[in-house]
Amino acid sequence: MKQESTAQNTPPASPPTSSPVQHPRDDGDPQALWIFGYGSLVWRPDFAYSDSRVGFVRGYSRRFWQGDTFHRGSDKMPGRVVTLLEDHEGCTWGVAYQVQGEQVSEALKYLNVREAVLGGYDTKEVTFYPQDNPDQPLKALAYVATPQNPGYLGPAPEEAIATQILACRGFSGHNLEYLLRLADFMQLCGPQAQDEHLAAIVDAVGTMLPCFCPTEQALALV
Ligand SMILES: N[C@@H](CCC(=O)N[C@@H](CS)C(=O)NCC(=O)O)C(=O)O
Repeated sequence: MKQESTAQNTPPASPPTSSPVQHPRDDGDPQALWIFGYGSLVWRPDFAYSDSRVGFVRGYSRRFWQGDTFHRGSDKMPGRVVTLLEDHEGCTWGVAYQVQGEQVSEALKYLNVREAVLGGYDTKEVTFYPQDNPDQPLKALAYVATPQNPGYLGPAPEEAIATQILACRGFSGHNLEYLLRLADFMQLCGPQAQDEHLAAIVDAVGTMLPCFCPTEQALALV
């Protein structure tokens, strides 16, 4: 689906991305770059893009194993956001955004601050499979938080992750909003898009929320 988008647009049903020299090239348009989002980027890209597409990457699983002391947490109470874990049998759903021309440098400049400087993420080339056309995969750039970055928290029981998410907020909002918006996106992807780790954390939050605070306060969290 072709559309000129501004930074405020939420991701439409479907798009892809482009690259400068050091980034994966879009074979169709060497000046274009595909950027794959699988966390907050699926519902808040906040950069201008030309097209977007829902789909998945193989060989990775999504995990709430990255700490966040800016967007969804603080130095005293780091929130938890997602990264990609190499997993031979893994499959992670998200949105790929196509940036072209001047959009490329603008998007990379913006994401370098949001993801790398503030979030501790590195860039990685992945192969993206559009939901509507999985036989024609695309090279895309993804932002991945590796265990070597200082904010990395690593594995924890889903109940502990849920407790941390319920307790944290940062400059971009409550950590619970981050979790629930990602869960909403996965619902929209349909039954073929499963994420057991995400679902277990959402279930744990649902169990704890009534104890954590009364309903009206819970609704005020997000
Ligand atoms: N790189 C992943 C995760 C991105 C992510 O969630 N990054 C955090 C940085 S710690 C962010 O941008 N948060 C903005 C927000 O929470 O609204 C993606 O492609 O979506």
